[in-house]
Amino acid sequence: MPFISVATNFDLVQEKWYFNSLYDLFGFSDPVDFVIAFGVSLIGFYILRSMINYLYFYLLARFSKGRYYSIALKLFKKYLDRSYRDYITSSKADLIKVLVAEGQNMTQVLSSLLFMMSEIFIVAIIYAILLWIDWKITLLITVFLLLNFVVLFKTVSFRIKEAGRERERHERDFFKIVHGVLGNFKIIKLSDTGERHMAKFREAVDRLSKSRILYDSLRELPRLYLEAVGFIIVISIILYYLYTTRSDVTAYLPVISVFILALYRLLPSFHRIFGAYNNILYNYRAVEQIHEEMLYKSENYGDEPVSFCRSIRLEGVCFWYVPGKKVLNGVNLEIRKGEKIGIVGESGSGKSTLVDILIGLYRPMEGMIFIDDAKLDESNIRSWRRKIGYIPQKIELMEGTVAQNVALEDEYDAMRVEEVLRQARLLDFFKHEHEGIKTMIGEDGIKLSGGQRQRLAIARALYHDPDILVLDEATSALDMQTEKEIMEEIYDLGSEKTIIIVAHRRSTLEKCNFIYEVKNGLLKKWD
Ligand SMILES: Nc1ncnc2c1ncn2[C@@H]1O[C@H](COP(=O)(O)OP(=O)(O)OP(=O)(O)O)[C@@H](O)[C@H]1O
Repeated sequence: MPFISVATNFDLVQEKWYFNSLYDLFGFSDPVDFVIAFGVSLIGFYILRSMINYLYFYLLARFSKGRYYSIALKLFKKYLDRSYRDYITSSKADLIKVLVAEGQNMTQVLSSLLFMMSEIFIVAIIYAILLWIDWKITLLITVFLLLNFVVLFKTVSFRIKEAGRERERHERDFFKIVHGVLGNFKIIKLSDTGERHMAKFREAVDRLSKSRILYDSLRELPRLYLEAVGFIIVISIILYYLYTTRSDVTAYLPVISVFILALYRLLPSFHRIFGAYNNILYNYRAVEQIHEEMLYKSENYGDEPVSFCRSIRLEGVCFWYVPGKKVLNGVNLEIRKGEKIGIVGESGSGKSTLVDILIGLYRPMEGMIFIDDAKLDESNIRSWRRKIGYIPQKIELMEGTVAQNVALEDEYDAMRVEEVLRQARLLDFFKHEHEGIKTMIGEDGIKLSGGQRQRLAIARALYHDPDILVLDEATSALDMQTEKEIMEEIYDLGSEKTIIIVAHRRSTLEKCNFIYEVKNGLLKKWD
């Protein structure tokens, strides 16, 4: 180290041109002062270097980890813009996994990429210096190093890429099992299959851990390998000079020292480049998966206003989930504004499918829907959906208060919430026994009974005072008396309200103007 050399031998101040020039430039008169100043400058330099390094790592982390913010936002938007058809066929566990785990893994890839580029830059500078000192030896080293890199790529990197694929596969199983178990907890408890699920989970975690262990141990290999390579290079250089000059290598000590110093700096850089490259390989599935998600063509429906003053008309509507198996096969139907329509049919006949088409969640595969005289298509479907209050068979509630679940927003009109809760025969329950409309209902409304959930869903559908109310088996969980009372309220909403009710109980449909039966993919009016 130059500082130690000059501190142990002041003559070097005069002998070495670089010390000499600096000595004269700053006007020193005593070598001791010069060496002290040199030492203090070195301390300053190392402090500054640490600060710059810290800043560099901070900026690197801010850039790459900050990307998670935009990746997560984009992914979440993609999920929200997914068509309903695609949503129900996608694995929810997979969606969560991509958003949570792969989003984070993607940031690892980004930081590794940046890190790799900066290290390549440092390596290029050191390389240029080495070429300038002795290009022949440098080229020889290059060939030797390249051969070793090929070995590392073919062995370690190849295996790490495999481990990355395994990681993704086992992580997928991991999320699937957790999602499946937590979503079916009651059944699992009853069927006493907890141990079986535990075994599956154990296997997934075990494989996931093994892939991580493999990656962690493999990524250390290049360092050990490169250390050995560095050692071989230094000895080989000395051997080269010994062989070519057939004398001791004192005369070549400066060149050898430069190479030792360069390798000392180069090898950790190479190791870091390999580390970053392997990290990219290990997490590469994250890039592929996020790329796939980003390529997904979102539902991009327009919001042109639809006026509903006269009727909804279905003309020759066909729909199938599986090609060749038509669920609806040329349905014709006219619903005039203000009519109350009942839909019946055997289980699996296609009632919910018909309703999902009517509310604009599914598009007919063949045939058309007209609202008054305007065709329902991509240009106006969003505006149509907003006119509808829908109560599904399977009610999904959010963790939050009653009011938030009714309004589906944090900001709500408390009076209106109370009004619709009263219509759904639920207000008294919350008013007298709990904290009114601010009662927390638990995750997916776990604190409510099946009937209370349905009534909450009815209140939710009524909240925005929709033109059309669609009830898909919406009162099936209620006792006869409560169902009768609620249906009275619903029928009394006014002659302007168009109501479509799917029900198994005929009593629910008593006040309907018309009742239709879905059978063999067609719609038949009941007399
Ligand atoms: N996402 C789907 N993918 C494939 N087939 C489906 C899908 N959803 C429904 N089906 C099938 O379409 C047919 C009609 O289903 P639909 O839910 O409309 O019946 P439904 O009359 O409402 O039944 P239920 O009275 O039991 O609720 C059924 O045979 C069902 O298996």
